[in-house]
Amino acid sequence: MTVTEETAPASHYDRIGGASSVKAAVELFYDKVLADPELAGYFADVDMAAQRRHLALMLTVVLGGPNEYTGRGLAEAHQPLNITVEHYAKVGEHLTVTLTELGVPADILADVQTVLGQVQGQVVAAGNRSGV
Ligand code: HEM
Repeated sequence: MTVTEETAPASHYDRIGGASSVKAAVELFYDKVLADPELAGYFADVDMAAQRRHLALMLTVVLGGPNEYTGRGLAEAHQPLNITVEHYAKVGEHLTVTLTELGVPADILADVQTVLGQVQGQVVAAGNRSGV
């Protein structure tokens, strides 16, 4: 073991159990999103296997795991979709509920919620941001 491994605090990614836990979270999350009649339509023409893979890689980076994300930036992927603030909030809620159900510790959940607040402007369509 190196000095770094002995002294560096464990990342959120390691604390929740690494790749298999992220994968489980993404599965459960998209099950909820696709079961939500207000949101399912956005994903009607989307290759969900690739989608799950991309979100898993992105969530890994957010949680301090290895960066292997090669997809588009958030703004590039979402601006054409005309996403509303309300739908953004619903997706955020599904993610929060998913992580809570899986027993993710409160401090990690709080950090994920901070990131959700930070990236909202990239995901919600520019014309839908009034009042935010
Ligand atoms: C923090 C919030 C979000 C994150 C981190 C996120 C993450 C991602 C990622 C990583 C991709 C793949 C990009 C690529 O393939 O290059 C993606 C695509 C997509 N996202 Fe999100 N997303 C978020 C919010 C939302 C919301 C609120 C909606 C809809 C209400 C949504 C709908 C979609 C759809 C439909 C695609 C596929 C677009 C396409 O294939 O053209 N996302 N998202």
